[in-house]
Amino acid sequence: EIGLQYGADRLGKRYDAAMQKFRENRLGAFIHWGLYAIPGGEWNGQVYNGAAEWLKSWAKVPAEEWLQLMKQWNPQNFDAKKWAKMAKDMGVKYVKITTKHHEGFCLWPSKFTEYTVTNTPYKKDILGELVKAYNEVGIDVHFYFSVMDWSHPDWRYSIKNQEDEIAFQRFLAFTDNQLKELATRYPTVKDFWFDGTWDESIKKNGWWTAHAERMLKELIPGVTVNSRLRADDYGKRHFDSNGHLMGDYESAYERRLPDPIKDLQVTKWDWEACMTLPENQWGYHKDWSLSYVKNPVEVLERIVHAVSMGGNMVVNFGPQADGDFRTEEKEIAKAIGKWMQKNGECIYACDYAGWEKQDWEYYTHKKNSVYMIVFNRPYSKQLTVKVPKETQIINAVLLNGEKMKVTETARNEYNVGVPKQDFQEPFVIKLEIKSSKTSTNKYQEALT
Ligand SMILES: COc1ccc([C@@H]2N[C@@H](C)[C@@H](O)[C@H]2O)cc1
Repeated sequence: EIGLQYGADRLGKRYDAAMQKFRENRLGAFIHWGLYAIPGGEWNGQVYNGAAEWLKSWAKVPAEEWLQLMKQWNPQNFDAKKWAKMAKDMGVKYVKITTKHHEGFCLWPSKFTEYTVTNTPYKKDILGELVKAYNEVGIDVHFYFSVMDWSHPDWRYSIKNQEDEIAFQRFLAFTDNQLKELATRYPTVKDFWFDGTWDESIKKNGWWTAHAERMLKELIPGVTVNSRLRADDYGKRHFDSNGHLMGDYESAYERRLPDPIKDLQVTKWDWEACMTLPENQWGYHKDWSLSYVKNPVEVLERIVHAVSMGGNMVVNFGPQADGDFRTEEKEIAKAIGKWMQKNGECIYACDYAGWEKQDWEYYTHKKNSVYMIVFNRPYSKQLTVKVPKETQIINAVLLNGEKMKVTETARNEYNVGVPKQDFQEPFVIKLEIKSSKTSTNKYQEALT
């Protein structure tokens, strides 16, 4: 291994209570809310089909012009308690909120910039209201924070000369001030999810990313930090130059997931994926007909896929400028919540089962139960289950208690019957298992 000053601070998973809670939460929601919700993807009469929170970039709007949108920021229908109820009813255990996206507009009254809610017609501390409302219903709050800040004159994409260097060090000091402000104003925050850290300027300042992680962990013992913040001494991101994961969980899976057969390495560390409902919209976009919008079962499939490989999933919502949510998002949240109400035990505090994935889809594991979450009902009416050596299935029940038939079909192989009723939605079978040393030699391997 090579010597690193700014590489991984810890090897292997964290097992303290705060990280256990992060891991057992499993299902989260993302909130992307900022000035970009006002134009909703349209600028000077042109609708851009790129991500709405990047409209400033697509329409090449200068920062001072873009930030004029603050004059219109007045979400009269914003009600933090309603947002908290929507999240509770959806069954999420945590919510990640954009404190500041790339545009530089802060949802909290930061003292270090004029571009905050204070200087809008709305005036009030939106972030503070949300932290209080979510925490009151037992939902953890995580902060999304974009290091890249298009509103700040000292932001640099690269460091070309001494002037850039001096400006960028001022920028990092400004960023430290904002992070300290967030950590001290909202001490119940459980996680910082950094974004906007892919540019040369940050990769050249790996020291700062290590400092930011260490500073937050001093200010809030137990707080978690994502790998996307981190660059090491040589600018290597997420995993340091010795291949060790930096931060507390890998955060590279954005709008994509590891392959359940080929990417099993991810089961060795903690990771969290995040996803959009349209193909690629995080902030509010007025026209969702421009891309495919996932239906509730497609969202559930991604949630279960992540948990089946030992990861968390965060489903994104982009609230409207008025502070309410679009109907499509409310309906998806409700549908997910309905399913989670009945089946959540196969998600919360569950982990990778280590069994070979089958076509009917995913396993999750908790204590001495393995859950089968069936998305694809086979015409054979039999669910193939291949168990690890010396593992026996004691019984199989639907979560409503209905016993399912289990037939041993070969060495370490079983058929589990499908329920008579077609629920028209993914269903869960809970397997009780035990390890058995005595493997019967009933089955003859073919000699070939
Ligand atoms: C250059 O590609 C991207 C794509 C998405 C992002 C941001 N990460 C997501 C979590 C959203 O915040 C999106 O704006 C940044 C750069």
